Amino acid sequence: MNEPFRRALGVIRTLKQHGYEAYFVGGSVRDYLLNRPIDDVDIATSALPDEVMAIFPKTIPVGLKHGTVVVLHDGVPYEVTTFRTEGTYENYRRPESVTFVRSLYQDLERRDFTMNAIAMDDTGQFIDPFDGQAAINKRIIRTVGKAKDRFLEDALRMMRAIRFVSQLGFQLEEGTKQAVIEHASLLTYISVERKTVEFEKLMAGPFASSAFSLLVETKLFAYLPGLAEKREELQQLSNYEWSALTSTAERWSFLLYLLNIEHASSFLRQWKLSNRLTKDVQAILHALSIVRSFADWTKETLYAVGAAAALSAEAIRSLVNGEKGEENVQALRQQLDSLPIQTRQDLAVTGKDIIDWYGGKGGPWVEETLKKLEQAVLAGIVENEKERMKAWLKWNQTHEKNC
Ligand SMILES: Nc1ccn([C@@H]2O[C@H](COP(=O)(O)OP(=O)(O)OP(=O)(O)O)[C@@H](O)[C@H]2O)c(=O)n1
Ligand SMILES: [Mg+2]
Repeated sequence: MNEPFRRALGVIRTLKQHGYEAYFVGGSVRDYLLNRPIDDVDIATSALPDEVMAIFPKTIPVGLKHGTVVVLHDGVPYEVTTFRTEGTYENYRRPESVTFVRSLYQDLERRDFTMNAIAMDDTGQFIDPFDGQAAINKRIIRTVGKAKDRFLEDALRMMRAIRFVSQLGFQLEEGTKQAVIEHASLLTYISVERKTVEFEKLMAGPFASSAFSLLVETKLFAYLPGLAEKREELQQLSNYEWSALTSTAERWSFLLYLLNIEHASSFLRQWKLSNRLTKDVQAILHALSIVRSFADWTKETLYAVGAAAALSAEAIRSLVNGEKGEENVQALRQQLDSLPIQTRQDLAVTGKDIIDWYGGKGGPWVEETLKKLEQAVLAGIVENEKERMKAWLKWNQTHEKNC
């Protein structure tokens, strides 16, 4: 057992001392068996939420309807969820309420994939009634029980299957894959927000190219915002090494670029991305529209699009052109570092300085003067130093008048 589990042992042991069963479950146990880094350690217990809250001094009732209580233990929050089945399903979504049960088996039985249905007790023993460990060893993703039933319960699981392919490089077991093909249209019932979470994880996985092939093969793509008409282009996505991209904004930008999405903002709105992310993607797409080759970067274009957008655009441009992205990005970083200023904030003179120098009221002339200074500093005509810029402006004005 490794550190994240050991730190949480107190929670499991306390529950057991009070006569309840408690186990580690879900993604953390799977990732532990895979030697992957573990982020959240989830705990399942036979204790009801009220009972959990009565035992621990510090709890937060985050999802009582689903049986989840957060227990703070040594300053770390743990989700402790009562064994449950998901009872009746409406519209192929996870239900509003759940049925609590007292057996671990029933809890594991309602989970999506066998690799996610393994429990581990406080001694490090695995309880694995659906052969999840064998699936992990064979590197296959297989539903617990009938795939159809699991997908009717929660259609998002079909996307989860493919995002796990992207993250783990596993194969979809044939029956599971056939069931995705048959039930792809159920994805219609799933909220955009949940699809977006899965899609972003899918794009970020080291095996994203296989995942894109599967999205096309299973026709799941047809039920994703703005992608229904993009079959051919999506197939192309599987030819690229997505791991060359390093941020969510970069990945969305690459997607939009390769899919030839004309109206970026309405496409991104359909996916309900945050304003921040949308702006970042638009900045990268704008930068991409300026450069066709590395030679296109000039001091002026770099300054105009900004460092972050330029570096992302270069990573994408290199990937599309089959060039060595890391080298190009590194070279561009050096080019950026050698700029006298990278943003307006770097300019040693502010609008206020200009008003102080010339007196009078603010107005468009202040912005014009700042622009003039920016260009001169960028071009290396004047140093980014207050007094020098002041002198240069003065000289420039008399010179202009004399002309
Ligand atoms: N639609 C879903 C979502 C989750 N689960 C179960 O709940 C666990 C925890 O869910 P979640 O944290 O969403 O997924 P993880 O498998 O932990 O994956 P990740 O590492 O991305 O968190 C899963 O392992 C699985 O057992 C499920 O059966 N059906
Ligand atoms: Mg998880």
